[in-house]
Amino acid sequence: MVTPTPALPIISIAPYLPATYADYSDADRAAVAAQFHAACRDVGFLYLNVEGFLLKDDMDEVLTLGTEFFERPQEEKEKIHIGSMDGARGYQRYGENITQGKADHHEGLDLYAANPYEAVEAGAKPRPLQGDNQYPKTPAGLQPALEAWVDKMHVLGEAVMHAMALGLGMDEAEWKAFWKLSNKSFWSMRLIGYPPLPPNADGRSCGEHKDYGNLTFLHTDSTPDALQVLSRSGEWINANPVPGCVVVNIGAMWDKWTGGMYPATLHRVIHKAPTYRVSLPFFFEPNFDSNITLLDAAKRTAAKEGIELVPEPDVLYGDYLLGKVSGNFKY
Ligand SMILES: O=C(O)CCC(=O)C(=O)O
Ligand SMILES: [Fe+2]
Repeated sequence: MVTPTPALPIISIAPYLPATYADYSDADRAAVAAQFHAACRDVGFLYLNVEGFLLKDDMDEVLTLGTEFFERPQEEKEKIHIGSMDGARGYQRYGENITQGKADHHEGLDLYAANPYEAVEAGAKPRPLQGDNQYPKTPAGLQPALEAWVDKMHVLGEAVMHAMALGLGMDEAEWKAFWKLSNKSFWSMRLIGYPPLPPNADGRSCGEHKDYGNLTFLHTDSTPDALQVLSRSGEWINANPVPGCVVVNIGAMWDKWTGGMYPATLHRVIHKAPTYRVSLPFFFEPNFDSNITLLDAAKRTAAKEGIELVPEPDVLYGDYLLGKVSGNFKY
């Protein structure tokens, strides 16, 4: 059973954004931090109201240009295939991405932060992620629109991380130290195109999964009844698009930082409507070399709220990422 109405909280991030920070008081920020704490602890998904920060025209344009790219001839898209780079950066054809052993019914363009390794030597085979992003040449406006989006998402990333840190009970000094773990975020971004899921398809439009890193900011077109999130009570809930908002979900690193107090939530896409759906998830992640370990603030808050934490072994984010995505590195 899928619950039709989104039962997800809506939180306004304006009090934490640089351009509007001074318009709000510390009490306003504390109220927003408390909303984040409740949403992350109890739901794992939320709508972030970004009105005034992301303009509707820009939000529409990046998806329109993305749709135009997916409409280009297949051989043109293949010119920037991930196999011609490092097996990670570039175009993935329909059905190529695998989740839980089954092909996802989408095509996509994958982008990452700059190569975290030394440059590839001439003639050598690149390591996974040891390459440069491959942008489509047509439509010409797509690359600048995606690059502008990445810049905006970094601003949003710092604002949301700040609000979450305070919500978890950090003071400003602790937040400053904590931010150093994500201040050179090894971000990634995926432009995804979903044709309608064939009626007898094996697998989903995008199989159920948790995201790897800190946070995901998901921007989609207006198609309803596609993205579903698993509620804590075990029901799939439709997370339909809300104008002026992006969907935020918690990734595996916040789960680890909080010993499971902020669990990464399962989600999936089942897109059956007869339209072509486009989405643009941006993954705001820790730095490639950050060590992820249970936070003191999580221990304090858990003790105060009577929550039992389940600490996990420390992990270097880059190692974790490579382990998770290695299934895609087959070139
Ligand atoms: O397309 C969507 O709505 C979600 C995609 C997603 O969950 C992902 O790429 O991690
Ligand atoms: Fe996801």
